Amino acid sequence: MNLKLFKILTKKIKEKEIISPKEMEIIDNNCEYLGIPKILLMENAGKCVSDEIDNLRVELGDVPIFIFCGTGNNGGDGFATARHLGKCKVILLGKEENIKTYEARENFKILKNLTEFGNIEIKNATYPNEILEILNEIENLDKAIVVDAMLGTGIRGELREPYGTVVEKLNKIKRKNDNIKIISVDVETGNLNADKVITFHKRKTINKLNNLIVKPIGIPKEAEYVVGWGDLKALSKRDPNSHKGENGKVLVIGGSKEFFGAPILAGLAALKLADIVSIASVKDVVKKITNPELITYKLKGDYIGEKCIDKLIEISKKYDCIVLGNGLGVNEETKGFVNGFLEGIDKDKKVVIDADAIKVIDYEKFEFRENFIFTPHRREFEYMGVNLDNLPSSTIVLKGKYDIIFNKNNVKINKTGNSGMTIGGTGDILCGIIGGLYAKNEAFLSACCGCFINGYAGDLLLKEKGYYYTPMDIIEKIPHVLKLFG
Ligand SMILES: NC(=O)C1=CN([C@@H]2O[C@H](COP(=O)(O)OP(=O)(O)OC[C@H]3O[C@@H](n4cnc5c(N)ncnc54)[C@H](O)[C@@H]3O)[C@@H](O)[C@H]2O)[C@H](O)CC1
Ligand SMILES: [K+]
Repeated sequence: MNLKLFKILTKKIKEKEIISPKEMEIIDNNCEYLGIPKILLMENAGKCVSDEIDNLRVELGDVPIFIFCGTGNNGGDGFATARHLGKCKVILLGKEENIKTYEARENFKILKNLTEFGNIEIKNATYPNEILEILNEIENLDKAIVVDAMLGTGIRGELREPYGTVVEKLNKIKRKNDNIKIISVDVETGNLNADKVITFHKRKTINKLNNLIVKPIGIPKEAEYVVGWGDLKALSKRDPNSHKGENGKVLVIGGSKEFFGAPILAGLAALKLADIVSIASVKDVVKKITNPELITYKLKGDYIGEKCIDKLIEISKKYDCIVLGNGLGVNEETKGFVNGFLEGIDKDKKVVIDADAIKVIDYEKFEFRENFIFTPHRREFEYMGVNLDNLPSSTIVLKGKYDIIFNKNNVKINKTGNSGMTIGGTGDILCGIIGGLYAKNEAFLSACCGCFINGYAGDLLLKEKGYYYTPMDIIEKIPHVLKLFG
């Protein structure tokens, strides 16, 4: 069922044609998760750029080529381009030891092995006079091709030196002589007035130029759809100088006289990610909560009913994210509470809605808010009656062998996890993980990463213990998964 739904959704949800640098980074890293090494993508990128330059040389003739390279992977693309071109001058705008990544370093090393044969020349231009000497050389030429492999999707903020000087000077040279052709790799560096940009895989939101060529470099569609460690690497990082409460505050509202374990599992899972986690539940549940890290709110009665709405809406104001439904019970009391609470809660409050809460919502008149995340299993999903021709703004996680995570603009599939996770409680743990992430991240990313972390924890346990691990084992594994990929 889930794979069938996934295929339907990939047809219904329009594929993004323009993506942000952050989305590209997730795709890049998920390529690696799928077994495609970045250096392969860099090789293909270099080949694309050198092919484009060969076309340009047909028009311009055999003119000198200068490749300005930064210390990141954009520079790495420049090194690969140089090797494919065979004859050019590579200007590294920084020290070799500052080349940031393995892929770029490897390509630089190969270039160095070629320099003694005279076709490839490398200049380390770190100081202004070295850079100006090269720029003056270009300025005195009638024709030349300049490749901008300085900065790509890794650019942050205002252009720092020496890139500012290089861009300013190249623009000046370009204004004086249009036979100096400038080709930008992936993204124009700053406000460089490039003649053409060759961008990889998809146009980026930061591309300015219209004269842009999009080149495939071997990234499969699956890298856009499969949840991998690329999603985890995109999660907000914990600020080392942060204070208690700044890394997420989560309130779990659940439990009843029948079910006490569900909200506690959700709370303990959330506690691995957020730094303040509370549980609001009836007295039978609260008295079973012995973990001193979990703050509790004791509610009257055997079930959380309408009489608790105002109090819990008020308490919710102190939390970044609410996890609602675990062990609530399904009856008129909880039905009245859930519908009244979701209607009355602040419009922008982040809520993860699970299990019994899903079962008691009156969907006829329900508003699927963007800041709601639903985590149904198959039967609950069917009960929700989601209209696939009018997808909701809310994010929905359809759990299963393959988790399908979607909303009206996105769809992804998570394949971590195993049949050992059919034990009771894993759904509550998933909610807690998603709630803990959602406190500090946006909905779709939190839902994707929650599924990945929950399943990957189960996969680690399968290797260690076989199928006979417990929900508490999964909770204890959460930090290991984050440490592996976070
Ligand atoms: N997306 C793909 O499939 C592929 C992309 N490739 C290329 O990789 C770059 C992105 O590389 P990355 O290392 O993330 O960043 P950059 O090279 O763009 O720059 C990082 C480098 O620059 C410094 N820096 C950042 N901001 C500034 C600034 N404002 N001023 C000065 N310096 C800055 C930062 O400190 C880093 O050192 C992508 O564009 C593609 O070209 C892969 O090679 C192929 C696959
Ligand atoms: K560039």
